[in-house]
Amino acid sequence: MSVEIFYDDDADISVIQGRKVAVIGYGSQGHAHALSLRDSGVDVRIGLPETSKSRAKAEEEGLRVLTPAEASAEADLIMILAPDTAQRHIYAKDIAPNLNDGDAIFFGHGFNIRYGLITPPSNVDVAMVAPKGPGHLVRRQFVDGKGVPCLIAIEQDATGTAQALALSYAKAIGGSRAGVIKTTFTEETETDLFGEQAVLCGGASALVQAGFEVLTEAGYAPEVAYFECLHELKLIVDLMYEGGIARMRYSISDTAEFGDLTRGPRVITAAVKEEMKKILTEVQDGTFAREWVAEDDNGRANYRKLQQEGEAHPIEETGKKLRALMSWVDRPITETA
Ligand SMILES: NC(=O)C1=CN([C@@H]2O[C@H](COP(=O)(O)OP(=O)(O)OC[C@H]3O[C@@H](n4cnc5c(N)ncnc54)[C@H](OP(=O)(O)O)[C@@H]3O)[C@@H](O)[C@H]2O)C=CC1
Ligand SMILES: CC[C@](O)(C(C)=O)C(=O)O
Ligand SMILES: [Mg+2]
Ligand SMILES: [Mg+2]
Repeated sequence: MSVEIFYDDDADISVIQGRKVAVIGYGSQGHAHALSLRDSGVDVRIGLPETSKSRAKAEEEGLRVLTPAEASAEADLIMILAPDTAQRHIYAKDIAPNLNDGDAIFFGHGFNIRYGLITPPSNVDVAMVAPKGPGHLVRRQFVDGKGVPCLIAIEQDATGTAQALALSYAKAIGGSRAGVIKTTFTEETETDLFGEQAVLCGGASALVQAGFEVLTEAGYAPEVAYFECLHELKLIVDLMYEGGIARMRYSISDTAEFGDLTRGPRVITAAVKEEMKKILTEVQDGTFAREWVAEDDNGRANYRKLQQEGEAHPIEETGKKLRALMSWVDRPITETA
């Protein structure tokens, strides 16, 4: 099935420029959307609790910071970019009481709508603009004149103009420079969760750590193992990004390519693919969502323990030392670009 892809010429920036936008949250995605909306001539305000750590960062950028309730009351488009597990509470307390006919509620990911955690009233537009990339790079690409592709979805079109609004929003954050695909909340949520768990974050991190462990446990230098399994991965993936797996295979040696073709399937075996299918099923049937919401409701103890174990992995210490010697690599993530 082919999809329609929208580019800058398909989106009218004046649509979003005519709205009052509240961005709730000023983290990875929130800062990127807010700053790029502002740079695109949009009237934007930030909604954050009085106690939020993010307030100072937004204020340093000259953004107007209100409470989530005040920002929602003032705005006619509310983009919710707080953590997924917090969104239903913010919605109930701060957003729902401040919704008017024809307002729009926007999401950067479909979790809360897909799993029925938020049910907006029928008199508002409900849409999604989900960048397919980390927020700090969404902002960096925008500043560099590039863009991160976005998915848009319309859950509810109360005004009849929700798609034009979502496209216009995506243009204002640079998404339509790269391409905007129209999808559904269900497709975005399930593919995004699967991708981050099995491939992009979970799969890639586990692969890198396992490769590093195998080499260091066999007595090779951690620095050599780090360069081989982590640092060079970016350079290899850059080639895939530019020209697919074929371009990467064109650039590597034939020795590497023969090893890739014969050994790769021994690492990612049929059993691994079966596990990936189980992970997808847990996403589709809501098992993962229930586990994550319960983990958050119970104070995130297991999450923190796993985070600490990851931070204590020897590859982190080795990497920190080596990256400090490469000024162009250890580029700090900032709230501007
Ligand atoms: N990270 C990413 O690149 C991507 C994220 N998304 C989606 O974007 C959304 C936001 O994720 P992400 O940017 O990672 O979030 P972050 O954790 O980076 O930032 C969350 C922000 O929300 C604020 N916040 C926390 N609680 C509240 C509250 N009660 N009211 C208002 N603001 C609050 C935090 O403030 P404080 O500083 O006080 O904690 C922080 O500024 C999620 O739906 C996520 O799935 C989609 C694509 C990619
Ligand atoms: C890959 C992780 C992601 O889905 C993203 C940056 O797109 C996220 O939720 O952060
Ligand atoms: Mg994603
Ligand atoms: Mg995600």
